[in-house]
Amino acid sequence: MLSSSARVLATRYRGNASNSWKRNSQKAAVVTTSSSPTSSPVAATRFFATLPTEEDDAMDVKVSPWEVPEQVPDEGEWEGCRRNFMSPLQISVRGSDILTNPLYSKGTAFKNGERDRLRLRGLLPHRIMNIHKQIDRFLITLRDLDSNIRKNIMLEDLHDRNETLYHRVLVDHMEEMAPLIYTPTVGQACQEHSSRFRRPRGMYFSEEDRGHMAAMVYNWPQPDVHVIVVTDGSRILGLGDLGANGMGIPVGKLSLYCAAGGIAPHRVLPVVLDVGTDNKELLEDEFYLGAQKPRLRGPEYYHLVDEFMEAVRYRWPNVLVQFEDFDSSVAQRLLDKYRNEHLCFNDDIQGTGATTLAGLLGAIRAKGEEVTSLGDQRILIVGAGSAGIGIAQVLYGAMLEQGYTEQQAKDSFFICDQHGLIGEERVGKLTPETKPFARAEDDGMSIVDVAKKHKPTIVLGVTAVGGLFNEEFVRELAAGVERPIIFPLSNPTVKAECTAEQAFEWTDGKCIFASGSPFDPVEMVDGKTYYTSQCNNMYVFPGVGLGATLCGAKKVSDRMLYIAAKALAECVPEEDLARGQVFPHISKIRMVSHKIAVAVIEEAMRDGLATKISAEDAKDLNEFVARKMYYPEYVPIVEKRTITI
Ligand SMILES: NC(=O)C1=CN([C@@H]2O[C@H](COP(=O)(O)OP(=O)(O)OC[C@H]3O[C@@H](n4cnc5c(N)ncnc54)[C@H](OP(=O)(O)O)[C@@H]3O)[C@@H](O)[C@H]2O)C=CC1
Ligand SMILES: CC(=O)C(=O)O
Ligand SMILES: [Mg+2]
Repeated sequence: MLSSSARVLATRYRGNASNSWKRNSQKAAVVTTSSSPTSSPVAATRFFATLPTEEDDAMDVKVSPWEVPEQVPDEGEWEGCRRNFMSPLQISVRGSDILTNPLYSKGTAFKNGERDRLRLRGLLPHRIMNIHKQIDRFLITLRDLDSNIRKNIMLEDLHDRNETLYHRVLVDHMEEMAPLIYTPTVGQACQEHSSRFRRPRGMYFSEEDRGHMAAMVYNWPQPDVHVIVVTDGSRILGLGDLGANGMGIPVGKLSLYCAAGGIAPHRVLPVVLDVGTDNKELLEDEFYLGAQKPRLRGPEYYHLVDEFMEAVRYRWPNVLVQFEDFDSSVAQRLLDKYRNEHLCFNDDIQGTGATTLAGLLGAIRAKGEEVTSLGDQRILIVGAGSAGIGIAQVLYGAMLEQGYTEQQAKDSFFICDQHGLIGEERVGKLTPETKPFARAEDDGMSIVDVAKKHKPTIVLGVTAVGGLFNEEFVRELAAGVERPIIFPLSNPTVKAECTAEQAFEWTDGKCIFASGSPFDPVEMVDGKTYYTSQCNNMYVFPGVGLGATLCGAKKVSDRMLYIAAKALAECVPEEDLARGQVFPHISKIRMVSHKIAVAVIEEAMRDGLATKISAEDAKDLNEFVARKMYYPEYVPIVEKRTITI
């Protein structure tokens, strides 16, 4: 039980919330694949005849978008800048087909010139609202709702109606919206997916589709997909096997790809491999929408994944595939199978590892120690699944980079699973990835005894067991070291190994705390406020995906993830570290993704893995990446015409 000495601040800490990380070009939003109609002088005349009228411009565009040249700011001045030129979006559909297409619709923001041009006159109410007014109105209704799941539903309804407005709400209000479209609320949204189903989003591939997948991918309406997030629903957050209900995870991750990573919404595809479920409740649920049969296993399962991978690469040869929330019984094997031949990575293994490394570098700095002292830390990882072993591998690699020997690096780790500390006695039963971390002694030792005997400086929770870090354990940690670093990383919030209040209370406010799902800062009886951070792979995957796709990387290398972690760690200002915050404020996530993407491209170029960076682009990668990042903003829409002269 919690004493009353700790209570959550009523108002969430906002930090230096700046919403002004703007993209500098709208080019990525152009859905057409046709060549520019301005390519001949005659065509150009006709094309410009369809440009917005003065009346359009007068509505809310302060400077005519057509006259101002692109202005590229100096490095360091990206924030707040924005290019005034907006390429028009050329589309073939007209009238109500525009209003019902979420990629094109602006709702009430269509101006009069556009309403005429696109045959929308009479289909919309009289009053024209610009995007800012639309956001204000949306937020009033959203904030009036009494539960996060209702807010999630309202946001997803908007997602289905108007992608630009949806993503702009996310970009401008990331701190408020991320917990609604992502962890923790997305966990509940997945659990209730079948009963609340309204309209499909993404693609499903099942056993019945074997032999058809290469054709099926052509059912997806967008010609140029850059990023796929795929799950088989076998381990959704810490909620276990949710089968096809897991679709909310790829959808939520891809919303972050767009809003936080600057990938345009028409370039992302969420996928569920619906291979059945072993969740008894779902097998008996009359409304469950997935395949109601036990999970496909063994060679048949791997053949199905193989066919899927071949199919998506056949249609989109350069697509990045992010594996998400696959059970650890298959996750590493799939990664090993595809990592060198497809552009892909496993977010739970590699993304989480990189994110945690960044958070630990920050925490070590916050303690006033050298960041290069990673191998001198005593790191207790509780949970030896995808996330736990993924983190250990990335930290181990970072220690070698810092100059520690393999043995010194291995000696830093204490890894526990359900049976306690993993020791050499059970080496025969361990996976090849876990084996190197087995301790020579103390096999099966409880986490409390590990804390007593080995006095870890760092504790990471990746067990999906809510409350596992109990008072006895946390007090033992605090007794062992001056300032323990405690990261309960399991999601959603109910699965966190301890809460922020518990961690601060049981360590007398001395710990550095970061969690997988967000926690509010805590005010203790002494009146002091203790700050929290969110350690979630959302800080890494959008930037890695952006960088890898922009440079046409042949693969995602381990070093790219290491570089991404370092870039992320560098984004934390000293004043945040001083109050124990070891990740950048969430409102800065676009800036973080930009920086990671640049670092990933540089690494890809160094390693000969980049296939798409021209000499011109390479001159200024900051500018190149910023220019390519999607920013959700209404652009003028024009008819796509076939002109024969
Ligand atoms: N913050 C973030 O960015 C991320 C967080 N996560 C979270 O991490 C959690 C785990 O994910 P993942 O690694 O894929 O899951 P897995 O199921 O692969 O691994 C869970 C591990 O926890 C161990 N475990 C279970 N109960 C206990 C216990 N009582 N004491 C010690 N160890 C225990 C299991 O042991 P055994 O093998 O013996 O069963 C297993 O090794 C999830 O909640 C997920 O949401 C995941 C990715 C990213
Ligand atoms: C964050 C994440 O990827 C997970 O909890 O699985
Ligand atoms: Mg995950």
